[in-house]
Amino acid sequence: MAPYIPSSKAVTVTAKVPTLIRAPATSKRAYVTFLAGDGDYIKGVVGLAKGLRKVKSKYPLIVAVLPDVPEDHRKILLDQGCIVKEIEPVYPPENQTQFAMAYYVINYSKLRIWKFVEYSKMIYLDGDIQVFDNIDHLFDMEDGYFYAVMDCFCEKTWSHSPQYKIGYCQQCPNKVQWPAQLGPKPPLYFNAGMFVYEPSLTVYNELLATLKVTPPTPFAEQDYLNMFFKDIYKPIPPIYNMVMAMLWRHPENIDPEKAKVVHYCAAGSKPWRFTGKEENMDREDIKKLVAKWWDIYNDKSLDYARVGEADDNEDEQIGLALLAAMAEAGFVHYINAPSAA
Ligand SMILES: O=c1ccn([C@@H]2O[C@H](COP(=O)(O)OP(=O)(O)O)[C@@H](O)[C@H]2O)c(=O)[nH]1
Ligand SMILES: OC[C@H]1O[C@H](O[C@@H]2[C@@H](O)[C@H](O)[C@@H](O)[C@H](O)[C@@H]2O)[C@H](O)[C@@H](O)[C@H]1O
Ligand SMILES: [Mn+2]
Repeated sequence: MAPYIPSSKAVTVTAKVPTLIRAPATSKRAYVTFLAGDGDYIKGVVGLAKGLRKVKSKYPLIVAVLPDVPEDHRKILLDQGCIVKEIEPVYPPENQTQFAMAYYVINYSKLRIWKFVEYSKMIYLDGDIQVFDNIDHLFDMEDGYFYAVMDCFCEKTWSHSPQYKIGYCQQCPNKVQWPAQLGPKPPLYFNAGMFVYEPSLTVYNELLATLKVTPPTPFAEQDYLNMFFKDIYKPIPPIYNMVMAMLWRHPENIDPEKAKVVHYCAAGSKPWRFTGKEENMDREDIKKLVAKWWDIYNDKSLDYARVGEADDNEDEQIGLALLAAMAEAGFVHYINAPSAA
């Protein structure tokens, strides 16, 4: 039997439903993150899933997991409404290169997400990222480009690079001019913790084939993606991936209160490991951002199973009831898919 729908509400509902039903299969969108190992990065991903839910993202969170992610961690992700997809690891060709961090070697496995062609556009987010504002509008940017936020070269992790050695950073390109004797200025370089891309089997095959003949470099897959997509890379504002170092290296370029996406990527800044003892970690702005991450992680009302219990999303409930009623009447196929993350 069809549920009773108050007529004042029915207008808004009917306006919403057609977009739900008519969205063509080719425009499927999702967020995607990457999880490796049996350590504590699972906490980061749970935090991210809850954060995306808090800002009412319309799209699910896919978690690309390596085979070494244990069963109980996968279960936690499913319980948080994530879609878990196992991927095979990708290893770079062997040579003596030192990575900026040893664990970066597994990050080449991120390349597998180009295979997720059941989605036409995806936003990749590292597990140590939190989303404090809805960023669904980034899916509407023009196709055919690779979108990401420009990185900063000022931290010690960059000490191997010519940029660091001469004190050049693309965040303040006029402070130290790029010297002519070093050749042409390097292309803009993005942080690979967040990017907007289009899955494609052609691109995927090319990514893996080219990797086989490309020696590994300190920032692993990040350097590789920068090289591969340099011609179609379009920078987006730093509010879409505020890397911690911006707070003390380029405060004039950011406003932490306005950051929609925060990337806890400085040494010692992962919220679930935070002690406050490492360099810069005693800063008030950092402590505040870490506390904001914990607020979301600890908020039980953001657990997947509980969303829908509360009646503050009445419109959505009515919309779902209407869809169910229409399905019963044979109008549409009603699939109860996990929504936003
Ligand atoms: O043991 C690990 C190390 C890394 N990652 C994933 O790989 C991403 C990149 O590593 P990380 O964020 O630690 O690098 P950073 O941004 O700090 O340089 C993480 O966010 C996780 O999504 C993981 O799942 N397990
Ligand atoms: O495997 C390479 C990694 O490179 C990145 O690391 C950062 C970071 O660790 C800082 O220490 C640096 O200062 C920063 O510039 C650098 O980009 C991404 O955040 C991560 O997702 C991953 O792609
Ligand atoms: Mn990261």
